[in-house]
Amino acid sequence: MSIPGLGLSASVARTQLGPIDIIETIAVHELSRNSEWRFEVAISQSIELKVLSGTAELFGTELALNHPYTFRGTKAAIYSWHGCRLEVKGLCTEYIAEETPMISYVNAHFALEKSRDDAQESGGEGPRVLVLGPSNSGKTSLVKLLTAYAVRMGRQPMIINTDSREGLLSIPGILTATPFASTLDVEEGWGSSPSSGPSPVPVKSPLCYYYGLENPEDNTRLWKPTVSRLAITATSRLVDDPDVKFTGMIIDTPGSITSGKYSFDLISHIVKEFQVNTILILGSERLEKEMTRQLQAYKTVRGEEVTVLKLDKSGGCVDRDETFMRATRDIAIKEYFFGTPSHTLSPQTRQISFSDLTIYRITSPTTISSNFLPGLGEEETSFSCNIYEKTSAIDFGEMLHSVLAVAYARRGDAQETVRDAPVMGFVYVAEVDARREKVSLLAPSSEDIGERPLVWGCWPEAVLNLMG
Ligand SMILES: Nc1ncnc2c1ncn2[C@@H]1O[C@H](COP(=O)(O)OP(=O)(O)OP(=O)(O)O)[C@@H](O)[C@H]1O
Repeated sequence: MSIPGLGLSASVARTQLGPIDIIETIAVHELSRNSEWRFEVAISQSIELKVLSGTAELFGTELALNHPYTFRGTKAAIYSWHGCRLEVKGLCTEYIAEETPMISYVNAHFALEKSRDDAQESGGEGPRVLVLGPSNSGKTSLVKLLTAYAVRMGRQPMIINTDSREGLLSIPGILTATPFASTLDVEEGWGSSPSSGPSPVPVKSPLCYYYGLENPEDNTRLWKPTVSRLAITATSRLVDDPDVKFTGMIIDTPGSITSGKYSFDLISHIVKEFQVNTILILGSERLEKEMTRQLQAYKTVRGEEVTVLKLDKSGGCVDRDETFMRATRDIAIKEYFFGTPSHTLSPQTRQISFSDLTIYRITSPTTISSNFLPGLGEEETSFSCNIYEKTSAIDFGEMLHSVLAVAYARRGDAQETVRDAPVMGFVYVAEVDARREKVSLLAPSSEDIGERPLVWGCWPEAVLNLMG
């Protein structure tokens, strides 16, 4: 887990992660070619896995032989193209599956490689791929796999996360754009960012923008400009870096945008802002037909048509219930401030007067334009009301145990400037003293944040006392 940081350095401190049960049972599994070992490890448990022989990969990232990998609170699969032997220490739910959609996924990868080669030859841009599908259809797993395969070919894909429910190299609530030049960390999911300190896998630097709500539909007036800002930043990075430009982008999305009354408006916004030319749809024929129909007359600004391709959902995809997701979010937040068991951090708490802080609260109900297509170019009109509500001392009690984003902006900046500013890091409201009008903020470094505006959303939700 990792995040944008406040320039913190690694050092020794306590961690507050919950206890882990390590149960010493050892099993050896033989995987035949083109099969996968699917496993689920509970949040409170951990397993250690080694590849004893053969070749094995986790969502496209190859595992080293005889290296112990630790998984906790994980639902995933180890796939083998040529067969392998796995040693597993600890307890998990597991089975081996012979039927997987891996051949179609790798074919999708080679089709993207072909467009990347063409881009390199012509000096153009690589494919801009949007991954769509209902919740838990395997979108993020497919994005990881395509990223890992691209990196293994020496490419540098720009990975975009528009799903604030789950962070990508960040705590939830953030939309990110990250160029990937090095291998993914199979234990951490995506890998680590600079704030995570020393790491066996090179760190990645996500560009982060705060949305602060769970679903795009919660406030489309904020989500859409945040996506637009992300697209501008990602596109300009593409222009600056030929390796990223030839490789292109892969965009992960929240499952909720494939249904509901705002669905096509939100999808069309991403298509337009990122100039998407390829859409991969997981497991929904209805969505494939609908997108093909809606986009048949549409062309990107470069005159490209959009290719819509349906891929099968893996039978291994599992639904993650709210308790599991909540626990995952809490761990992400704890790790942001305190580090992991193998790499602890030293966060600092500072008491600051209310009057020395500018805190904006995310409010505003959703409003949305009604058109999807042919109005891909259709925009919402400008808004007269505020983007945020300025917080006063009477709201501070409610803020206890919330996580606030620190914007790369100045206190006097206009709300649009704050909204469009990248996120510098996060602080946690450890204590509120209403009588003395002071608040204690936990931050991963001692950097002065008094000059920066803070933004208070409701996602991720307030966590239980981190300091207890
Ligand atoms: N082949 C597989 N075997 C076992 N588990 C898998 C497999 N593919 C995906 N999973 C797991 O299923 C869960 C859902 O997959 P994933 O997160 O990729 O779906 P998603 O569509 O991105 O979900 P969401 O809509 O919530 O963002 C994850 O825990 C993932 O690790």
